[in-house]
Amino acid sequence: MAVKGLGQPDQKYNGSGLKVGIVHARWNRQVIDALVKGAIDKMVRLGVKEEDIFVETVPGSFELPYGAKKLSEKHQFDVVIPIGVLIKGSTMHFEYISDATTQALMRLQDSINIPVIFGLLTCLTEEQALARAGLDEAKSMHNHGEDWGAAAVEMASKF
Ligand SMILES: Nc1c(NC[C@H](O)[C@H](O)[C@H](O)CO)[nH]c(=O)[nH]c1=O
Ligand SMILES: CC(=O)[C@@H](O)COP(=O)(O)O
Repeated sequence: MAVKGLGQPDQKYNGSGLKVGIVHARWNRQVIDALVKGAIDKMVRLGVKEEDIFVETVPGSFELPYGAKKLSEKHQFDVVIPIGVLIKGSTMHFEYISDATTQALMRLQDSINIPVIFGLLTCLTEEQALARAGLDEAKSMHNHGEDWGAAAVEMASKF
């Protein structure tokens, strides 16, 4: 049995009536699209209505904190899921964006006072990114977007 993973929630949460914002980057689009779909499908299975899920895009992951902030100021979301895929290149670009974006998303929860789900993959290779979106040939891992959808419904319902 796998040790890693979300684990069973304390109860089955019902997402009906929740309003969810998804803001996703457009870099590494193939992986992003699968993650966004995974998150939406999971939330719909947990009762969230598709019309209550609002999706917006930003250019890259660095833009996620500002995009999520502005969007959540415009709409009455119960939870927001920023989704981005950072893949290490040959410079320090990856390290700076990974750290800055993570810190900003963490702080964002305090300023907008709704849960912000951490939908950011920080991968050293393309293969790692594909696997975490359930897209590698071996299907070695599940689509992490599903975890983010489940976390969103739980966090928005529980608190
Ligand atoms: N290299 C990746 C980026 N880089 C772009 C930045 O996030 C940003 O959009 C740009 O510097 C303009 O401010 N973004 C990703 O989401 N993923 C990457 O792998
Ligand atoms: C978007 C950039 O600035 C780019 O040159 C970063 O390069 P790398 O992804 O190889 O680190």
